[in-house]
Amino acid sequence: MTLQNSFNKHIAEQDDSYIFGSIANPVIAVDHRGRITIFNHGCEKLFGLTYDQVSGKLVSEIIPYTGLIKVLKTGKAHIGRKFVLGNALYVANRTPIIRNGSIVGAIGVIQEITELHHMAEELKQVTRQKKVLESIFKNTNEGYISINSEGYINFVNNAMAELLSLSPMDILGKHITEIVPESKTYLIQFNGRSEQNQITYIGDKKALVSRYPVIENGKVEGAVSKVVYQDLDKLASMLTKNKQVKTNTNMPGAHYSLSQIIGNGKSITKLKDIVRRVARGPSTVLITGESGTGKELFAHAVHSHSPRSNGPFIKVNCAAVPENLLESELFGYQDGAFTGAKKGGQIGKFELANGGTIFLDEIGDMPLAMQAKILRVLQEKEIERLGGHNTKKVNVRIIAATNRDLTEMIDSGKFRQDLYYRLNVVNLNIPPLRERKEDIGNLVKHFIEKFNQAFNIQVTGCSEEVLNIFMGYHWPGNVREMENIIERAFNLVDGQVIEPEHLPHYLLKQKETFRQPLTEKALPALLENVEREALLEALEKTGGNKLQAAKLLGISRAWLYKKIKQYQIDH
Ligand SMILES: Nc1ncnc2c1ncn2[C@@H]1O[C@H](COP(=O)(O)OP(=O)(O)OP(=O)(O)O)[C@@H](O)[C@H]1O
Repeated sequence: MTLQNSFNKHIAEQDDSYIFGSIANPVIAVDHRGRITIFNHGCEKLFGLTYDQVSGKLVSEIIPYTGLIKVLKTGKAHIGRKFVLGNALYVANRTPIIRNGSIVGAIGVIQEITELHHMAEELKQVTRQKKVLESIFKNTNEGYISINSEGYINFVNNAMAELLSLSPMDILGKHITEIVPESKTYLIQFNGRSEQNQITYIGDKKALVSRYPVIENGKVEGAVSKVVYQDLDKLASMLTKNKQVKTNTNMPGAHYSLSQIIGNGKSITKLKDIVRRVARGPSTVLITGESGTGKELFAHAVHSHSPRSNGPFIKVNCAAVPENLLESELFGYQDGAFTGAKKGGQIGKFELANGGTIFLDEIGDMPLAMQAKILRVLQEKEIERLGGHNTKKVNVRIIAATNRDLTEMIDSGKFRQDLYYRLNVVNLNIPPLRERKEDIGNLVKHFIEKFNQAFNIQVTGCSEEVLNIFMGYHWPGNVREMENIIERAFNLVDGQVIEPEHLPHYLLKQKETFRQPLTEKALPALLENVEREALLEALEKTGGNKLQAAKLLGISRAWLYKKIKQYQIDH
C-alpha cells in the first residue's frame, strides 16, 4: 500500500475528520509517527498551505514548533499555550489521541485571541481608571449620586450618603424616590436636559445641586446628581457675618427652612417630620398656636421644602391691612377701578404668588366678606381683579395661620365654617414654649449666637441662675418673648455672661416666689423648678460631691445622676 493510500484509509477510519473540516478554528492532527492526518480549512488559512500540500508529511518538516511531537512523546496535553504568528496572538490546546491505551496521534486546536487580548488590556486600563475615579469621588466633599434609566440608584459616594444621613449600602439599589422623595433627578430622564445650580432640599439643608443626563447612543440611560454646595443657609450666614456680598438664593420671600427652626424636643421634632411630608403635596395648611410660637417660621419651612421652593413666597398680614384695602391687596385692581387707583392697575398678592405660596397670617382677623372671596379662590383656583371682568387662573398654595380659636369664632358667627374646612386640610399646631421646656436651652444658645453677631460682642452664655429662671417661667409671649428678653440683656451685659440682673424685673419677681400664673400645666413646671433648685443647692453646698449631695437630698446617687442629666446641670 502506498503512503497516500494508507493515509486515505486512516482518514476514512476517522469520520470525525469531516467534522473537523467544518470547524472554523484551525485544527491539525498527526498520527503516531508525526505525519499530518488532519489539516482543516482554518489551518490552511492560518499557515498558507493546502491540505494536499501537507497531508501525510511529517509535521516537524512542514510546521516546526507545533508542539505536537512533544505531545506524542510525552502523552501529556498542552492546554492554553499562547503563540504569536504574524501580528496575531493565538492560543492552542494540544492533546494526545489515545486508542486502546496507546498514543496513536496528537491533535491541536487553535484560537485567535488578538482581539480578546486587546479587550483584556483595555479592561485593565478601564479598571485602573475606575479606581482613580472612585478614589476621587470617595474623597471629594461634593456629593454624587447616579441612577439608571428606571430611577434605581447605581452609584453614590460617601459625601452624598453622609448628606442623606444613610450609609451607601442603604442607598445603593433603591429607587431614587424612596431615598429622596422629591428628587428631580428622576425627571431628567424624561426631558434629557441638564440643570445647573438648582436650590434643592436634602434633608433639612438647602443645597445647590446640578443634574446631568447620562446619554448612551443618543438615548438617556440615567442621570447623575452633583451637590455643588451642601448648606446654603450656612454659606449665607457666613457671608453676612463677614459682611461680604449679599447672597441671592433666588428664592423670593422664603427665608427659613426646617434647619433654622430650633428645637429637638419631641413636639417640634414631630412637627418637622410632618412638614417634610406635607411640603411635598399641594394641600392647604392651617398653622395654629399662641402668638410668638413660630407659626410664620413653619410657614416658610413648608414653602422652602416644597417643590415650589423656587417660586415666590408672599406674606399677607390680614390683621394689618385695612379692611377696605384687603381685597385690592389680595386680588389687585384694574386701571380706573376706583378714584386714586394707580394708572395701569395693580397686581394683587395672589397673582404675585403664582407658582409659589401665599401665607395668610392672622386669618382669624379676616372680615367675613373677604373670607367668602378667599373660599372662591380655594375652590375655583382663579382670581378676578377689582374692577376687572376677566378671571385669571392662579397656581398658588395657601398657608394660613392664626393664634385665635377658629372653632369658637365659627360658633359666634365670625368665621365661615366652609372656609375653615378648606383651610384646615393639614393642621400644624405649634405648642407654647412652656409645654416644651426641653427646647429652652437650645433656643437661648441660638439667640445668644444671633445677637453676638448683631451686637458684634462675645457673650458666651447665661448663668445657671438665669437658665433656672427661664425654666420656671411660663412664657406667655413664647419664643418671641425670649428673643426680646435676650436682646434686652445684650444691651445691659458688660461681661461675657448674662446674669439675673440683666433680666426684666417681672422675671426676677417670679423667681423669688417661684410663682407663676396657674395655667393648666403650671404645676409640673413648678415642681421641676423646685427640684432643679434643690439639686443645684445641694451640689453647691457639697462642692459638687455627688455622693454627699445625694445624701443631703435623701436620694440615691443613681437618681441624682439621672436628675443632673434631666436638668442638664453642668457639674
Ligand atoms: N423654634 C424657633 N427657632 C428659632 N426662632 C424661633 C422659633 N420659634 C420662633 N422663633 C422666632 O420667634 C419670633 C416669633 O416667631 P413667629 O413670628 O414665627 O411667630 P408667630 O407664631 O408667627 O407669631 P404671631 O402669631 O404673633 O404672628 C421670630 O423672630 C422667630 O424667628
